[in-house]
Amino acid sequence: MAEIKKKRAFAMQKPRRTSRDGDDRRTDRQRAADRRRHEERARTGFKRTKGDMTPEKRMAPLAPGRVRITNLIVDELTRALAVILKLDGPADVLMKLFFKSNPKLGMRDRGLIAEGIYYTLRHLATIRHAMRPVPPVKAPRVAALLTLARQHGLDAISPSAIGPEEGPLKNMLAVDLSKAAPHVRAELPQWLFDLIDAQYEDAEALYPAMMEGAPLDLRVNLLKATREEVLEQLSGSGVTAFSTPYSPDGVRLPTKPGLTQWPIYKEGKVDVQDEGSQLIARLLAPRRREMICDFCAGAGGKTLALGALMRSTGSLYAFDVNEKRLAGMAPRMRRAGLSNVHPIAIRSEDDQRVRRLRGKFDRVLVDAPCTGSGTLRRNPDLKWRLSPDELERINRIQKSVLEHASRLVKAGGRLVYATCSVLKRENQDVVEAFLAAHPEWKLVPAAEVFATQGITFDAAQWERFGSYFQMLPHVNNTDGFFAAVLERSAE
Ligand SMILES: C[S@@+](CC[C@H](N)C(=O)[O-])C[C@H]1O[C@@H](n2cnc3c(N)ncnc32)[C@H](O)[C@@H]1O
Repeated sequence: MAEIKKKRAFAMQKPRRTSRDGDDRRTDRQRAADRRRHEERARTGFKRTKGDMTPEKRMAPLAPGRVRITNLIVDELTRALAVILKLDGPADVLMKLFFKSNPKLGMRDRGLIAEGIYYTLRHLATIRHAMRPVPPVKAPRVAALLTLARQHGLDAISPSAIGPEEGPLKNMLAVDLSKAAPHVRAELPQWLFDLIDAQYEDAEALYPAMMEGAPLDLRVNLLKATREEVLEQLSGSGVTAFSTPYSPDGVRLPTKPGLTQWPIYKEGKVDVQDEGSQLIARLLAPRRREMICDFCAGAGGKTLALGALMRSTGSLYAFDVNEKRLAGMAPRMRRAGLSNVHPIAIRSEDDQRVRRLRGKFDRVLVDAPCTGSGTLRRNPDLKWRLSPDELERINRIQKSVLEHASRLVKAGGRLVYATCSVLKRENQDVVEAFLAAHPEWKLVPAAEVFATQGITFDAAQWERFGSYFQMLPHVNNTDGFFAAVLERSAE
């Protein structure tokens, strides 16, 4: 219902057409030519054709000073922000709806608008501060102009788009942000800032890293390709890519081309997965022919990685309470060539089907629902949509899921508890409370597990980990991830 309302929100405000909106006036012949070009691109992946740009070049940030911000961009960014700044739904979903409602926008304009939306969400605290007393959601055009001026300079914006806002905009750009409160400078709500600040000695480095854009990480599906083959194929298509520093199956792309059209993606040789997430599958270290359970499988990101490590042997149960999300796994499994996965929708962590499998599994992964505070680079809206109450609620679920999932593990078996949160309260605190209540479980140092797989980190990283595993945006250029390896005693 909420989604339908949002669709309408975008549909009701038709984009204002300007003389620069060239796509609108395409003839049938031009349309057919465009369609052929798209089909050709889909067929050949991203092979370079004469006059065509590599996806990398297309998506590369525009050189400063070369960007012209047209009336259309200001209008459309305003339209998008008017809905997204209500913060009543995930920004990525709203953005998709927005661009769907706007099929005629050119690639370049889309890129600029998307960057504008992300910038606004990442820097909403200082934008609010500069716009005081007017909240940005009440003046989305001013928020859009301030964003674009901060990104590209006031001179880059068409004077007719700025109109009477020039004076106020200049004042807002002149606000001395170094005098703003620390949580405003960190672009965080006060409560989240307080938690992070109390936890990290190097929090000052973490804040800006959480505001950066994230690279695109791929996991090579070892059932279908090697990392070297994938790197070679990408390089042959003119795409820069390199091996991830820690994950043996990872490939990193500095830019984000339209991956789903690539043959290597369609053939299931790669999937999108942040390096930290790949390493969590490695921490579970599933072996061939074992009974493995991915308790919070979602759409199967980690399930697929686990299945590949098991070489599609044994049994891999994938549970989730979200049936719709779980259903998204089937096509991914087929593409990846996995036949050992059993997706099962459960009602709760205490479902009958869960109870029946008590003590049956060699290894269980609990990729727990969490605040996602480690993924703010990709989901900057999360920090504004979370609250201390929501953290409390999630915390209760995490403890209960860990408790119930642990019962599935056989004597001597292992469980990995993981989150994509940077908050101790969702991570170490949950594990420590569990261990205190369950003397039959012990913590296995993550370093030991990685060492058996030839995965190494430098001494400073080991020191930071302690017995746990933690990836952080400012240290590893990945999302924030946490994991603990737990082992049940043999009797
Ligand atoms: C962090 S996401 C999982 C992401 C997934 N493992 C991946 O790698 O793509 C957490 C998942 O936990 C699920 N979840 C929430 N409560 C649960 C519960 N009580 N039992 C099982 N799964 C639950 C959510 O539906 C969500 O899909």
